[in-house]
Amino acid sequence: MEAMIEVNGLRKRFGQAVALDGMSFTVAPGQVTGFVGPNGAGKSTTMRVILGLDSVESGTALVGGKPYRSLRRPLNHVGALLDAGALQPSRSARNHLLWLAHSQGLGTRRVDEVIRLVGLEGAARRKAGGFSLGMRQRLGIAAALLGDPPVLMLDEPFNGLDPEGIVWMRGFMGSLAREGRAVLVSSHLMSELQDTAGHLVVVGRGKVVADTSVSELLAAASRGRVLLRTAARERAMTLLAQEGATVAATGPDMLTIAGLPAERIIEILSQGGVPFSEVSAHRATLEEAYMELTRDAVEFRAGTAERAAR
Ligand SMILES: Nc1ncnc2c1ncn2[C@@H]1O[C@H](COP(=O)(O)OP(=O)(O)OP(=O)(O)O)[C@@H](O)[C@H]1O
Repeated sequence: MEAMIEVNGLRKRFGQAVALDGMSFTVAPGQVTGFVGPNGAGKSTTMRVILGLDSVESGTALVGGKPYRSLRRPLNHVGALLDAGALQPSRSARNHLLWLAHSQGLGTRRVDEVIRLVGLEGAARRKAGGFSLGMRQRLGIAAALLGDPPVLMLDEPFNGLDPEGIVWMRGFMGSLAREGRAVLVSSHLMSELQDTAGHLVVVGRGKVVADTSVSELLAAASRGRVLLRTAARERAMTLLAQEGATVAATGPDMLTIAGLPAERIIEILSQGGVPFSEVSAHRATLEEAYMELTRDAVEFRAGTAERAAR
């Protein structure tokens, strides 16, 4: 599969602070790629570099095989939502889009099309300054779609959305990917990308920590763990730990068990007379998989903070 975004060895400093420290990854068409990491990990800076808005000390960033600045009609190649607040408040949403479209030689018909696509028909003639953050995000996506580009980059598009908005955004990103587009979406909350991202580029401190398909990550995080529902949590924990299992209490009547197969767990509990109402294979959430993946980095950070506080 041809990569639509190729980032290779980006390095950038802001004064003494290292923002990018050898950032390298590719983004494939036809799926949503989550770009995830804590605040300050370098996600926005990477996106700005891809769009030619920030310079780098070394490394390259290509869109469809070319540097952004060499693209003749950039809106036809890549659409981006970087800062949903960046609009002229007194202009109507439709006029904002018309202004952008005309500056790139695009027609009025496309403006009305993208307004419909993002569901802003009812609000298109209202001043964008009065829009909620959710409506601004939709307007930003409409702008990104103007040139019908094969590549989309959305920086924190879930920010400030209500649950309904989050569901809409997930579905919309999925439909853009199914049309064959490469969709790169940054977020610092892994849970937002559940059921949406097919691939993940996890970053920390300016470089890639993990580059993996979501299905592989979830399978690795779920592997071999068993979920047990029991009203006798403490007794079950003691018995299973004695048999060598690693047991974690994950709810008032729930345990997550590693190190023993389900059949053996049932045997041990039955022999010990411990009642239970459910035994099933554990399916990790994206959030859990992410926590596991970044646990070492977090421990290291906590240690550093402690040392700094002394
Ligand atoms: N214009 C700037 N001037 C100085 N430092 C900057 C600037 N932009 C980014 N940085 C620094 O570069 C690092 C990477 O920031 P960046 O915004 O790319 O991270 P991020 O992963 O997008 O984080 P967030 O989720 O908070 O947006 C941070 O340490 C940040 O403080």
